Amino acid sequence: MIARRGLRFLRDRWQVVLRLAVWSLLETGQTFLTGYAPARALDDGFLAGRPGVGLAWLGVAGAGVLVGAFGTARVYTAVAELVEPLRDGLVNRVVSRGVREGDTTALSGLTQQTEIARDTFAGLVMVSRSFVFTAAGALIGLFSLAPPLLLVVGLPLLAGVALFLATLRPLARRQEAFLVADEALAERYGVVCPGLRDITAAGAEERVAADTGRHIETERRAAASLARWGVLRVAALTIGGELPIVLLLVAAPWLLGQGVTPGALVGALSYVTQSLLPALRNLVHGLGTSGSRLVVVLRRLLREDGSASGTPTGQLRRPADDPPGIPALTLKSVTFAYGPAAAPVVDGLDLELRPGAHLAVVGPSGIGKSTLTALVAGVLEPGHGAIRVFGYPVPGAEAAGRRVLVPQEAYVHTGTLAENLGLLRPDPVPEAELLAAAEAVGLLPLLDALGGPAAPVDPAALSAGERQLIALTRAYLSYAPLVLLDEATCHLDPRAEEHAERAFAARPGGTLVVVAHRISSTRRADRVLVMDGRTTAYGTHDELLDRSALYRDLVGSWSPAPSQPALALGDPDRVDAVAGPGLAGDGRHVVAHGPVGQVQAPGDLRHGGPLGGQG
Ligand SMILES: Nc1ncnc2c1ncn2[C@@H]1O[C@H](COP(=O)(O)OP(=O)(O)OP(=O)(O)O)[C@@H](O)[C@H]1O
Repeated sequence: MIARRGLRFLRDRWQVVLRLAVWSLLETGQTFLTGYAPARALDDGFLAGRPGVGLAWLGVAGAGVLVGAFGTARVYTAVAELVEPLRDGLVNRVVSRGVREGDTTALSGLTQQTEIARDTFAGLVMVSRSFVFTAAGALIGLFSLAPPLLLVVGLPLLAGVALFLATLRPLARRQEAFLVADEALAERYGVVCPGLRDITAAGAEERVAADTGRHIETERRAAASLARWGVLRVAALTIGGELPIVLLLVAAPWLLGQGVTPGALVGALSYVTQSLLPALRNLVHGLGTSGSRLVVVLRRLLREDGSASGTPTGQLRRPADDPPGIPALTLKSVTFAYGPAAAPVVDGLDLELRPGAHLAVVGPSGIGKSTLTALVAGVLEPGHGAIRVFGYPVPGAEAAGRRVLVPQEAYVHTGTLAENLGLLRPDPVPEAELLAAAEAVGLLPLLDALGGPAAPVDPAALSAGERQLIALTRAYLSYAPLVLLDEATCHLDPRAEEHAERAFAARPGGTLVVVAHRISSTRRADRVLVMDGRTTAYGTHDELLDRSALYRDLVGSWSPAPSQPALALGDPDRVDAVAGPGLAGDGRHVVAHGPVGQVQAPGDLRHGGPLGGQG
């Protein structure tokens, strides 16, 4: 699959490949002279008593090096023309996927993988091309000097290369198995190490040690298998590159008897030691290790992307209309913790949103609001319970196509503004629709300042707020009916934030969940979910003022009394201006897990998680 895509990639760029081949021919010429010139220098010059001729041939070899270096410099330019489109294509896919999945935190890791893919691909092109053209130059040279030399050097070289090629596929498989085992072990450490105290406290040391030991054993076995196949690679190098040296020395008397001149023998040794052995070594190390790493990285980067032509995935297509009456979002007893021994961040949460609902989520900093949106977006998976978006299970392609998450850190990539805004759509967005969305969200002034939809965007030149406006308009233009804004307006001023939020609330058929950066967001929402550690309170703004001490505190901090000068600092409207549990005074909060859209008297409230308090 990867190989086929690779061939198609090269075929589409045949002109660059041709240019690469033409410049590489100069290297072939240089290699030819590496053995041929010293042979002639000896036979026709120094050994024939004509040192001037000998020196002239050595001069020709020197000139060959200069011409070869000129060719190599051009080769680098041609390789860049091959490699950069590969990187751009991969970055495009990775960014689209990251933005689509709302998991922009993963983008840095994925971007790093595209860099690995680019560098490895460049290295592979260099070593495989160099081997082919060097081998051609050396074999032609050997034949020109004396055909029997071709026999002595060429046969082991062929055998070595054949052995190496035969090990490529099994080696790639073992390399992948090793990388997967290594990552699984690293992930395991990531879970176990921060929880060591809890593991000891719970007396789970033996179980955790046994489980971690299994991961270590899997990696050990993968490493041993990889090493065994690595031995074959060394054997290939020995047979193809080092055996010819021994054979040339052992067969020297026979070769001289066959009419091979001493100069030709020296020339043959020069071919093997100066050209063939280094080129083969680079090929074996380059293709053997980097090649399998490239396959692994490409497989990951290209996962889910239907084809190299960039066919839109399910997440980009307009989802089919859902039957009326299906809730936009359902959470049933959802529990999530960042590790087996860690305390749950979300604990037994029930929630239901009807289509068109507008929910604000508030709570102190670090209480779990982003975790909740990441769960709904399918970026995290609950330990217990179930999440459904328009009836479809999360995670899942159908659910993913019906929601879009806009995180706090907006992702904007180089390209035109229109490309950035249409990232979540399969086809270019009609300009009228794009302008209407920009106006609705509040992007129009920036769009005009940048020079319109076709203007190029430099992400580094934009402010954080401008990047957020682009990300918001992109989400607005997506087909996803459920929009999750996780403090996605935090870099906007309150008026711009209100403008954007109202646009999303009025989006036809749209359901909106806003993790509020400012408490003013709650006044615009139909319902508010107050998160407070393992308890939650839920209702309208007025109901919660009545029932939730934490909510009163949060709202109080938004409208500070003159006696609270600290709250006048910074942005007093910010929700997390009040931090930490225990601010509620009575220490108890209403736990309401009732469906949004059904106004509930306090008596109707269902109690959710095991630790749910009551109002
Ligand atoms: N990847 C992670 N691994 C372990 N713990 C995490 C991880 N991400 C978040 N947490 C912890 O989970 C808790 C909830 O974090 P979360 O980001 O969901 O809170 P939040 O309410 O959105 O905070 P804020 O308002 O500051 O953005 C915090 O204690 C945080 O430290």
